[in-house]
Amino acid sequence: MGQRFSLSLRFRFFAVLGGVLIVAMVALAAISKWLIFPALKAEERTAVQRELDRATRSLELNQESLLAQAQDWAHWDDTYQFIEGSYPRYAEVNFSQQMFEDMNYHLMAFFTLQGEVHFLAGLEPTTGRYQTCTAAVGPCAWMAPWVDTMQSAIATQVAPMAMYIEQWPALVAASHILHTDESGPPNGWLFKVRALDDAWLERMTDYTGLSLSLQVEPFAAAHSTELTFSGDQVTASHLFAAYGTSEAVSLTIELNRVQYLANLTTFRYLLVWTAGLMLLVIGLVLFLLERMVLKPLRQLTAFTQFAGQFDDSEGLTERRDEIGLLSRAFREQLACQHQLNAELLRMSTHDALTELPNRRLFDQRLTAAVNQATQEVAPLAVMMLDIDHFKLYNDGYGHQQGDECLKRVAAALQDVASRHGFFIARTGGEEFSALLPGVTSQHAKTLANALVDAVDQLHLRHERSPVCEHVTISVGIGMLDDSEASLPSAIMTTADQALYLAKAQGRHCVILFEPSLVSCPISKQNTPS
Ligand SMILES: Nc1nc2c(ncn2[C@@H]2O[C@H](COP(=O)(O)OP(=O)(O)OP(=O)(O)O)[C@@H](O)[C@H]2O)c(=O)[nH]1
Repeated sequence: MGQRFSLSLRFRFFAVLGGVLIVAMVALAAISKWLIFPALKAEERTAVQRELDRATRSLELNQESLLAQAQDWAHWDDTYQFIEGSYPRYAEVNFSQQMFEDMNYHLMAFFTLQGEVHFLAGLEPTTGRYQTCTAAVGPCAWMAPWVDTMQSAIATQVAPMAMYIEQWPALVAASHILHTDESGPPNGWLFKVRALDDAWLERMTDYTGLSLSLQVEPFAAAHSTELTFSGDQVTASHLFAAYGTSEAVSLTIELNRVQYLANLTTFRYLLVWTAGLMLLVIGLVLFLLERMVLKPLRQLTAFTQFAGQFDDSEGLTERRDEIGLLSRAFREQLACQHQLNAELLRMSTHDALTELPNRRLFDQRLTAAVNQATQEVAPLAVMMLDIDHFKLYNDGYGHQQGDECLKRVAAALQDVASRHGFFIARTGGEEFSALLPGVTSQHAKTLANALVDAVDQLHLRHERSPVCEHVTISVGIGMLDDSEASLPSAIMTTADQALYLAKAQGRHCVILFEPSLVSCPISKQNTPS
């Protein structure tokens, strides 16, 4: 049973389907892992990089704006005169705490072309108080590190825009001092410093809408941009190299990963739904397959296996699909086979010329009848009939006419047998045998004479017959009681002997076997040929 199932179409289909399902699931997992998830991550990286670029660009714009303001101040006749010493009230007129706070300056430094300090003004970082000096000493001592860096820049190379790190990180813009029409010669340097402090960060946060922070850390050009993902947060930072130091300012933005996590959730939902839908569809297909194909196929298989007892209670042959077609074809084939079998059976048990049962069937019936008669201790008669001088008939009228004669005689004999309910067969060329269970010898004689009469009644001309001018038959009767052994062959022998005597006694007669008759003399003329 197990082996039959493992070879069945159903098993193979389920096995293949299971395999396909597993491959599909693995493919789905692989696509998710190596295509979808990386694509989602790449999209998130791009979005984060875009935000970082926006923050970086804001800082650079701020720096450019500081440079523009520095140049605006430096290219001005008043400033030119101030550095020449011909405008002593310059600072008093132009500088104030309010101006520094409004413009967001922390330090303005004026230098001669040789780098000597001319004037310093700024907001002291711890107290926020406005101070002016001509040297970075006393209340302006906090400016000293800045002044040193600026002086070393003047001595080497001044960067118009730069990031400085002293007490705190700051944007620095520097410009030559020129006339208002930007004519020279240059008369000194102006440096403006804007601290990147909490207030600046607050303003940038308002401006960009991003959560920003700044840290000072060692500069590593190879990693100037860095993205770090953790949980539902992502941080991205960009390093700005500081002037004259190996340190850098890292501008960092912090973003939540709402979009990415939402995309991820949506994709996972899609994945689960796709897998679920796939299973549902496969389940449905299997259900329909079972109902529409596999079950009818099983019924058809049962039908073909037990075709002999098939009853179409499932209505297979009524179906209008391929199963119905197959069932009808099979049913027709089966009917044809039954017909052929019946024909074969008939051919094997009946004589083709006369259509009477043949010797094979007669022998089967005889054996059964002898057994039954022996068991029931009932009488049983058998007859052997033979057409008289049939050779002469053939010689006179031809073999074909002989066949016709045989058919007419057989039909007449069968007619009598049917009427009296006994069995008759053609057991030889022109020889017939009859089987009469439960018939006594007297009754058998009567029936034998009826057979002789029936043939006489045909009036088939037989001019060459020395017996009669028409076809006649002789009959020998044997009784089971008279046979030496209760065997089919024994009773037939008695009938045969009786027939022999009938022929010997002139033919066209009926002889009932009696043991005493066996020793009777027989005339030469009537000896059977
Ligand atoms: N036409 C035809 N003749 C057959 C058939 N079967 C046997 N015969 C012929 O029947 C004849 C039987 O001849 P015999 O056995 O000599 O017997 P008989 O001529 O009938 O003589 P008795 O039996 O002694 O009266 C033979 O000539 C066979 O050829 C058959 O199917 N058709």
